[in-house]
Amino acid sequence: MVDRPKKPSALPTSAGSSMPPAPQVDISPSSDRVTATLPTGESCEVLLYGATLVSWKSEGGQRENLWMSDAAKVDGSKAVRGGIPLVFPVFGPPPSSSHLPQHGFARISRWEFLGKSTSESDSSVQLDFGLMSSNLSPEMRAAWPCEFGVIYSVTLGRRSLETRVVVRNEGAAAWEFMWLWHTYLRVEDIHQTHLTGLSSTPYHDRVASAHLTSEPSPTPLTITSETDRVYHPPDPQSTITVHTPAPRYEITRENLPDVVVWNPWEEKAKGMSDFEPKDGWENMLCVEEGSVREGVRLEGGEAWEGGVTVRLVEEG
Ligand SMILES: O=P(O)(O)OC[C@H]1O[C@@H](O)[C@H](O)[C@@H](O)[C@@H]1O
Repeated sequence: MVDRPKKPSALPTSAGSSMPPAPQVDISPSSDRVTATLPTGESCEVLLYGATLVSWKSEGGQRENLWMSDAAKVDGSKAVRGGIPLVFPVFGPPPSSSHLPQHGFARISRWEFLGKSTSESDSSVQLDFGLMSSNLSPEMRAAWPCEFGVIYSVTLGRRSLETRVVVRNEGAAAWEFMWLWHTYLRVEDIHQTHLTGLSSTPYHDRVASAHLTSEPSPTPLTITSETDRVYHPPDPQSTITVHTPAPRYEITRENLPDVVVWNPWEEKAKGMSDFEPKDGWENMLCVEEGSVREGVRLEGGEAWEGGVTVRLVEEG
C-alpha cells in the first residue's frame, strides 16, 4: 500500500472549554459515503463508490458548488453523472485492444476510507481514500493487470476544496496511466459564464476532430455551443478562473499539464439518460484538470503526485 501523504492526527475533543469546535466526520449508516462538516457549516460528501465527491457546500453550507444530475446513479451501477468523478488509468475511450471502460475504472470501483485528519490552524479537515489493484473487480484486474496503489486526499476549508492524489507503481514492471479530475462545477448561467487563464492556449477540439489543434481562444473564453476541448497551458501552474458570474472559482494545479473544458449543450444532454434535468447543461461546466494528452510512465516503485485546489472568491 502506498504511504499516506499526511498521517491522521487525533481529533481535538470538546472537553476543554478553550478548544475550538472540531470538524465533524460521519460515515453513513450504509457505509457508502463519508461526510465532513466544519463548525461553520461548510461541508463535503464523498461516495466510496469511485471516491466521487458528490457535494461541496460553502457559505456556511448554504451554497452547493458542484453540479449533480437528478438522475445520477449513486448505487454503484454506473459512473456518477456530476460531482467530481476520478478518471484513471485512461481518459476517454480506451485503445481498441483494451477492455477498460471509458475513463477507466477509478470512478466505478469501490475505494477504502483510510481516515481523517484535522488542522487547528485553519480549521480544515482532510479525508483520505485508497484504491489498490486488489480492490478491483476480476474484469478490471484482467483488463489492467498492473500493480498499483492510489491515495486520494480531499481537504475541506472554509472557502476552498483541495484534492491531491499519489499514484504508485507497486510492482516491478513499468506502466503508463492518465489521471483527471472530472469536475462538474455548478454555474448560475452558462450563457453568462466565462473563463480566464486558457486564452493564448491552443487546444485539441474533440467535437470537431480528436486530432485538430485549434487556434488559441479569444479572451475571455465563453461557452456558446457543445464544447469538448483539451487545453495544454504553457504554464502548468497557471490559475484558471471561472466567473459564474458570481462567485468565481479560482483553480490552481500542481503537476497537471492539461485542462479539459466540457459542456454537452442541449442536444447531447437530451441523449444522456442519466442527465437531468434536460436543461441542466445551462447550470454546469466541467473544468477538468489532469494529465491526459500523454500517459505518465512509472517504473516499478516510482510514484507520481498531482493536486487541484478550487478557491471561492466573491466578485467585486
Ligand atoms: O459520459 P462520460 O463517460 O462521463 O464522459 C463525459 C465527457 O467527459 C469529458 O471528459 C470528455 O472530454 C468528453 O468527451 C466526454 O463526453
